[in-house]
Amino acid sequence: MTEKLSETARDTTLRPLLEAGWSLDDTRDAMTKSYKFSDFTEAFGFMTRAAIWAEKWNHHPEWFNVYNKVDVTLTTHDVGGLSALDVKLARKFDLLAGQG
Ligand SMILES: C[C@H](O)[C@H](O)[C@H]1CNC2=NC(N)=NC(=O)C2=N1
Repeated sequence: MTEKLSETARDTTLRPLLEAGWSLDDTRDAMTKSYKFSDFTEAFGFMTRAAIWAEKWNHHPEWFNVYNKVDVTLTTHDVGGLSALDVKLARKFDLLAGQG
């Protein structure tokens, strides 16, 4: 069963992501990042690759795309906050975006 990140886990696992451009949402226990690609095709290609991993891991982003930008929000709805699944998916998304 997925659980919310513990305080210790938050300190250790979120810090590198925050340093890599992720931000904690100030309205709920979630994290966000805006990716900017060279054009729409690159942005949508990222979303396609990311969607495959989200489906594989049964953990899905909340995201918005306009032209070459993709805004991503990650949180675990089942636990009402950030879990290890969000950390795992964030790391994967950064790799897929060429930021890993
Ligand atoms: C039933 C299914 O396992 C759940 O709805 C999964 C699907 N994808 C999910 N994605 C996210 N972000 N949070 C969840 O709690 C979640 N739960």
